[in-house]
Amino acid sequence: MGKEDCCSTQLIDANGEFNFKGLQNFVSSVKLSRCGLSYAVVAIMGPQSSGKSTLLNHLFYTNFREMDAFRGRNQTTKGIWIANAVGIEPLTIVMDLEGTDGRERGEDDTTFEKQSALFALAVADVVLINMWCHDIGREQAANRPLLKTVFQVMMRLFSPRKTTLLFVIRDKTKTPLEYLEPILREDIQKIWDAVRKPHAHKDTQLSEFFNVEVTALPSYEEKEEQFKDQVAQLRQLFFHSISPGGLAGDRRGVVPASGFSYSVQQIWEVIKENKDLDLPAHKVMVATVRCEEIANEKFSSLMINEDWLALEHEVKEDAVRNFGRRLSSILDNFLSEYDAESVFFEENVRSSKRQQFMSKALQLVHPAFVSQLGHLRVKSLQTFKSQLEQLLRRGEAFAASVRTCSESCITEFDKGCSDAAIRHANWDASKFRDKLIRDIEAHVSSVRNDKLSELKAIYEKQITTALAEPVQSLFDVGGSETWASIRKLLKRETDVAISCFCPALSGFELDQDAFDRMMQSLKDYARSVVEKIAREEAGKVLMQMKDRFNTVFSHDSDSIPRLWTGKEDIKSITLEARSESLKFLSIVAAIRLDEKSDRIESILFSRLLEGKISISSRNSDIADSCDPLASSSWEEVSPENTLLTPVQCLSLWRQFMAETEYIVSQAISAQEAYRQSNNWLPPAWAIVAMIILGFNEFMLLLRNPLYLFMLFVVYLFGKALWIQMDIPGEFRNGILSGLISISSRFLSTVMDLLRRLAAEGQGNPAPGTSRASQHVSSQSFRSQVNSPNPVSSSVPSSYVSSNISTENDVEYTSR
Ligand SMILES: Nc1nc2c(ncn2[C@@H]2O[C@H](COP(=O)(O)OP(=O)(O)OP(=O)(O)O)[C@@H](O)[C@H]2O)c(=O)[nH]1
Repeated sequence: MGKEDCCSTQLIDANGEFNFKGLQNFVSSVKLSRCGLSYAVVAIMGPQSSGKSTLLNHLFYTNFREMDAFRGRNQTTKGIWIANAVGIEPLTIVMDLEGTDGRERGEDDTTFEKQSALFALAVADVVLINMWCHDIGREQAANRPLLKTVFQVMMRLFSPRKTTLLFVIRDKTKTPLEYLEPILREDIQKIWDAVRKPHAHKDTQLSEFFNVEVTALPSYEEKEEQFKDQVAQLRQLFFHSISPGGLAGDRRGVVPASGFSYSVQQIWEVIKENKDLDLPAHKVMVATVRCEEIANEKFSSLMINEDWLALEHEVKEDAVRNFGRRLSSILDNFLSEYDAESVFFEENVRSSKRQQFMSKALQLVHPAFVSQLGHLRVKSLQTFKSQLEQLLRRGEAFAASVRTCSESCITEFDKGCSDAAIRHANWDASKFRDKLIRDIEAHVSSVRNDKLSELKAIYEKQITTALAEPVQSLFDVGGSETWASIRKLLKRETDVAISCFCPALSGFELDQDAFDRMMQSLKDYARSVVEKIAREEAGKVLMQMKDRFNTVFSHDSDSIPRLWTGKEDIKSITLEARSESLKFLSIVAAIRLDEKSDRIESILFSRLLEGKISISSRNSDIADSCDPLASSSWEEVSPENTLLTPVQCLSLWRQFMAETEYIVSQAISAQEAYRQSNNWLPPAWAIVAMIILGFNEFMLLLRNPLYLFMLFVVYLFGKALWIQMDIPGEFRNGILSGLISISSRFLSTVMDLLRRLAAEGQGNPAPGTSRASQHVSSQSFRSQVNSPNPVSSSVPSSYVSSNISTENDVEYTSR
């Protein structure tokens, strides 16, 4: 590799300005950051124009500016320059310092000289001290102030390592080095002894700070070839200089190559501020900064890493298989990179920055973990729901199915959590697990309620079917044992339903309280069915009472419609019918599902039927505070069991009486009419007179067979007319109406009879004629009872007489 391959960079200019950008360019051009600790720094200092740049260029094939000898001995190197040593392994950075004792700065301005000397000692592994051979042993030698400066500033460095001071004696004479070196070392020792030391280093030997090496070179100007030969030999010392025993063999305190730029910049800043330079502390500081930079770089890279972005995208959509393994792999890669780049920095610093990086990285990826667990939780819940549904559809017991499904789903969720976990963090999945359990419990509760409701509905339907019609029919029968029968029926059907409901509930494994509540609710439902029917019956009590009245009043004991012939005792029949109606009223006045006795029936009978209160009672009677019917509650019946209050019963009874009064009147009228219709025969004295006066005619008929025959024919004809015209029926409604009706029908009947006789004579039967029925049947009463205005119905007006209120009825209807 030729000298032209390398160019130098001014690191610090004559004014002390640090060229950080130039340094970074230099560092990146020589790829210093890859070197770790495998690099060396060599600096040279010495008097101005002492051939330093010339030596470096020959030694390291660098390209530092050299003075042109033909233009005079002016200062050429200003500030500090750096270049890469060409062809030397490991990478060696060469620093060319501004010459000391230069007239350009003036004799009194040694500030930069001291600063640059301190800088060189702090940064370089090997410091070449260029000196003229003729200065050795001289009191006024040019290098004495330089050495003094070096030793003084060395006290301000708390360096843990020894720096190699390589004294290069220029323009050596014929005096062999063996003679020159002791003299030089003696000079150096004298200078060391003369330097003022801090108390801590009062007795410290020079060798504790420096490895002192000495070499001598012939004059470059006079013996160039020899110079070059010996420089070439000297160059060999810089190959593998960092190996133990090499010129830069002491690697303690070396800043890793990636921190070199920052380190030297900071060192110069500290030197410029004239502060003490604590290299170990500086090294920690550099490590801190660099490790943080590395960590930040890695974090930035992680944020845009393709694998991570893909994983993050996938987990937003759905649960990702091998989530933990993939995420761990990504993090491991970045941690490895961090470790590789920070390996040469302080252990404590880099592990602390590693933790910081890890913490930030975990914060970045944690939402993905949360998302993964969220998906797992939702999936587990869905699986639980579908599995539970399947088991229940198969008819498995509810509680056992819940146990089976929840165990399998939670196990599956736990497996998913462990799959999502990464070894870099101990993330807690318990919140998600708890939430899953809560969701499962909520779902179980909801399904259980639904299933229990379904089950209950089945048994409620069964109870309704078993109770509704029988209870209804018991009310229809309506006797003194009605409520006792209903209670018996209710108990029996409730027990049947409970006996089936109980085993059906066992599959739910309810706690005792819930189980009892379910049982009680079914029993309550059964009661409610009965109560509902009772309320319905109470709602239509008036109609039922009238029906009962009509049934009893219009039918005899054999349930045959009554014919009011005048022999019936309307008073007792009415009383009986009203008793039946009142009995029904007392039955539906209250719900009696609990076996408590009450006096409703006796109150109603005593107050309404036995005349202690009349339906036309005056207000003063109702206002009587002792009257049990002048109350809105029954004494022994609770309000919830009361269907009809006493006042309501009284009102209903009045209405009932008013609406059934007409039926009784009708019956009385019919009876009267029947009596009158049976009086059509002439009186007995008339019949006797007729027999006495017509005795001769009667005997004539008996003696003459022809007359007898004719009489027989007349009898037959009369009998036929009697039957055909239903003469008794016509007269049942009265004589006058009977005569009118018979006379109007007589002609047509005679004609009909003659036609029929003619037809029979010819063998053709005559068309039949309907038999007229004129009696007032009990059915006509029934229709009138339920008619809103029975008076205006089809009943003949002759039956309706307001004056027919006979003493039969007066006793019940008005007082
Ligand atoms: N006598 C003598 N002169 C030399 C030697 N090497 C170089 N020179 C000459 O010394 C002069 C200065 O050389 P530089 O290499 O520029 O010296 P320098 O120390 O780098 O100078 P500054 O950077 O200005 O301090 C040049 O003219 C060189 O030719 C040597 O070994 N002996």
